[in-house]
Amino acid sequence: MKKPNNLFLVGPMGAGKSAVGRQLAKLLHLEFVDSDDEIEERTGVDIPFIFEKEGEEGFRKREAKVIDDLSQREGIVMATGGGAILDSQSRNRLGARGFVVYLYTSVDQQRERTQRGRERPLLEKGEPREVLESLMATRDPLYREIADLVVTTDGRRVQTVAKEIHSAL
Ligand SMILES: Nc1ncnc2c1ncn2[C@@H]1O[C@H](COP(=O)(O)OP(=O)(O)OP(=O)(O)O)[C@@H](O)[C@H]1O
Ligand SMILES: O=C(O)C1=C[C@@H](O)[C@@H](O)[C@H](O)C1
Ligand SMILES: [Mg+2]
Repeated sequence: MKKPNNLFLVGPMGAGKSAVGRQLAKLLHLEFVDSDDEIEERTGVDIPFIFEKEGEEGFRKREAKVIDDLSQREGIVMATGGGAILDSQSRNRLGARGFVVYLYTSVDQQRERTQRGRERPLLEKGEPREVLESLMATRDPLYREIADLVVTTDGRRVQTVAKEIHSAL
């Protein structure tokens, strides 16, 4: 694994960054952190509330700070938010401070895995499939730009994806 022994998961909503990250941290005996959870812990409110009060721009500022802080640690598996790679500084930091894995997931699967719950404010902005398509068009090249490894998650169990990444390291 690239120094300093960190693994960062990037990819769209429903890719399984949080679910796979948790399993992978166990396999690697590393600490698991999740940038979305860290933002909620620091603010004491949930992500939809931050979007409501500060807009996406306010959320992105908080996200960039959390990514900077967490990626400076050593020996972590970090699940990032789906849009964390929009910020060029965050992309540089993730690329420089750890091994980056892109969990490629088709829009069909993203849709299936994000149907429950209302914790993803961007999906409330329009027809979810169209939103996911449009986000992927912008973001897929950015995920690929910093990825050291691309793994497809479609039709595959969380544990299978985690084991594949583990074996590839
Ligand atoms: N490979 C998979 N197979 C089946 N279900 C999955 C898989 N990966 C994730 N899931 C399920 O899909 C849902 C979304 O996964 P998860 O929250 O890990 O995605 P995420 O990439 O962290 O998304 P976000 O960017 O919104 O945080 C969860 O219910 C999770 O259990
Ligand atoms: O794709 C996105 O932009 C987001 C994904 C989630 O992980 C959260 O970070 C938030 O809902 C925004
Ligand atoms: Mg997540």
